[in-house]
Amino acid sequence: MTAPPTLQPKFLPQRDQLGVVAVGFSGGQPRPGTDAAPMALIESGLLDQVRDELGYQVHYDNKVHDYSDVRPASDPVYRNMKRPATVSAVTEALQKQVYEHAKEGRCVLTLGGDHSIAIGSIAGTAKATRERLGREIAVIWVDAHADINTPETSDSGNIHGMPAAFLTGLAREDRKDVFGWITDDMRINLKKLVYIGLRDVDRGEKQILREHGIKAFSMHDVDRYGIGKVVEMALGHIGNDTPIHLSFDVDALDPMWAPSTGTPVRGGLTLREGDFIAECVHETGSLIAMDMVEVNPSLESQGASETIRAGCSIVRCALGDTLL
Ligand SMILES: NC(=[NH2+])NCCC[C@H](N)C(=O)O
Ligand SMILES: [Mn+2]
Ligand SMILES: [Mn+2]
Repeated sequence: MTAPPTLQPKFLPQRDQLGVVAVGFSGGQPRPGTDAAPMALIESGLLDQVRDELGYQVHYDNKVHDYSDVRPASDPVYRNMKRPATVSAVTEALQKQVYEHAKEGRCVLTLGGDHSIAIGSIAGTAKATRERLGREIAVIWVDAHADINTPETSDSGNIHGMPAAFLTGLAREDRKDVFGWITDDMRINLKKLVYIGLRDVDRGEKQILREHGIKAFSMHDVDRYGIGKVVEMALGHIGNDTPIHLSFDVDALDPMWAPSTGTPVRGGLTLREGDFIAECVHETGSLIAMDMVEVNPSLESQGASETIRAGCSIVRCALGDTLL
C-alpha cells in the first residue's frame, strides 16, 4: 500500500480532478498509426491506474476524437504545410475541449496523436490559465526534436515539426482556417518555454533557438550534468511559481525504450530519466496539464507494447506515482 501522492496543490482548486482528452490524429506527419495510440494507452489500463491507484476523479467522455466532423474535404499544401486546414480544424476543436476542462480547474491530460496536437492542448491551457489565474503558463517540452520550425524553415512540411512556432507566435497566419484562430491569449512566452532531450534539431530551428535565447537542454547537457541537475536548471529557468504544461514526445526516450514512434533518434533518454523528469514536475505542485504524444503502436510489432508501457509510466509519474 503506497501513501497517497500529493496532488497538485498550487494552481488547481480541484486538486484531484483530471480531465482526459483522447485525440486519434496522425495528420501532422505522414505515417498512420499514432491515431491508435490513445486507445492503446487506455486499454493498457492507464486511466484505471490513475483512478484506482493515484486517486484522481477522471473526467473522460469515453471517446477517441478524430474530429472527422470538422475536417475539410480537400486540403492542399499551403505555405509549405501539409494538411494545414485539417490540422488547424482538429487543433482548434481540441483547444476548446482542453479549455473547458482547464477552466474548471482540472488538470488536463491529452493523449495523442502526433505532436501537432500540442497546438490545441497548449492553446487551451494557456487561455484558461490566463482567465482563471491571470497568469502565463510555462511549457516543458521533452523531445528529441524542437518542433519549432516555421512553415518556411521546415524541410518536411509536416506540422508536427511546427507546433512550438505557432504557439509562441514565431509562425503566424491570418487565414482563420489555417491557425488564424490562435489569439494572443492562447500563446506562450518564448522565455517560459524550455526543452529537455534535444538531439535532432534542424538548422533553421537552431537559428531560432539561438536568436530568441530559448532555454534548451540537449542530450549533451544530460550527459554532462546528469538528469538531476538538468531538471533543476530547467525548473529554475521557469521559476517556482509558474503553472506548468508538460508536453512529452515519447521519442525523447531512446528507441531502446520507445521504438514505436514515427521519428526515432538514437542516443536518447532512458525510461528512468523520462520518468524522473515527470516525477520532478509533479513534485513542483505546479503541473496543470500534460500531453503524451507520438506513440505509434503500428510501427514496430515487437516494440509497440514497450512503447505503450513507457508512455503510461511517464504519465503516471507526472500525476504523482512514486517508487516507494
Ligand atoms: N514531433 C516530432 N516527432 N517531430 C519531428 C520533426 C522532425 C523535423 N524536424 C521536421 O520538421 O519535420
Ligand atoms: Mn520528437
Ligand atoms: Mn515532438
